[in-house]
Amino acid sequence: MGTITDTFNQESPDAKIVVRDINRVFHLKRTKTEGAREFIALKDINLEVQKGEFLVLVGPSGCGKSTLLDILAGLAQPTSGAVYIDGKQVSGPALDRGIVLQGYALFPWRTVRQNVEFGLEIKKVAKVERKAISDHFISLVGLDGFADRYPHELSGGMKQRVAIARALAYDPDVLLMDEPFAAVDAQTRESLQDELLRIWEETKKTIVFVTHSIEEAAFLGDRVAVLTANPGTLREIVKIDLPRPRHNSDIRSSAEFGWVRHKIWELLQNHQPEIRVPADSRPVADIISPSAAL
Ligand SMILES: Nc1ncnc2c1ncn2[C@@H]1O[C@H](COP(=O)(O)OP(=O)(O)OP(=O)(O)O)[C@@H](O)[C@H]1O
Repeated sequence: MGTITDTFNQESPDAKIVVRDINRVFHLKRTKTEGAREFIALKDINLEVQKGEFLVLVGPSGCGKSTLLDILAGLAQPTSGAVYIDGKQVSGPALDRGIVLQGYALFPWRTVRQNVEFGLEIKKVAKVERKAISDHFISLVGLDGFADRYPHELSGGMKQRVAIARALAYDPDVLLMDEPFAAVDAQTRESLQDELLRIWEETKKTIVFVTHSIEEAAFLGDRVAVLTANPGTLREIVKIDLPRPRHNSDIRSSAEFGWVRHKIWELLQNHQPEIRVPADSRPVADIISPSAAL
């Protein structure tokens, strides 16, 4: 019997997700000024995500981050190439993958608890067990006392916590997150990032996280995959060697963090990264303008 490695050239035996030669082409309709044409949204994407790894995807608007995440989720099919999770080709959505999207996507007619229990109902978990599980995850995301509230009675940050609890509750191995914190204010965003890292350390999920924010990518990721647009290609994967645990630390203000952020920023500027020693001795974090966060 052939091994997984034989089948699709998996490089690492610990890979949870293997993305092989993914291309995604959209067929654009004819307009008044242009004939029908093809648009290459993703070109030759190859990637492996290790078990328990936190991988972040960054790139300019339109580079295909959401398209790639949808393919990982099984919500969209690649034009060519394939995704394998635990050696099995992804052919559609499944409960081994939890998805958290921007804009919460909660069911407005369900309470917090009913939202969190949704996947468990699909799995036909018994009511008593469902309650124990939802209690655990509602508490894990810091929403004790809010189980009976409806989404419209919650703040944006709280809704996002419910979405995370809902995705975690049915115990997927992989969590796919598409700009989950984009709609909340800066302070809430930092506390949700802290919360997510704490939960990740506790649950050991494999996470693929899409963001526009260099700061967020550097803070969260074990590695950051930088994509470029037109066509969407994988430019480079940056390994983030910042120490963990990072949550509830002041790592964001360290010089090392500034260097990491700068490196990702340079890659996004579409020229080769180079480590420049600043003329003065201030930490790079103090020199880079805030606009480095896209
Ligand atoms: N159904 C579609 N038909 C045609 N083109 C599409 C379709 N869906 C996406 N695209 C194009 O594919 C490219 C990638 O889109 P995608 O949403 O994946 O980018 P993104 O990196 O997530 O962007 P953003 O950061 O702005 O959310 C874009 O240029 C988009 O216009």
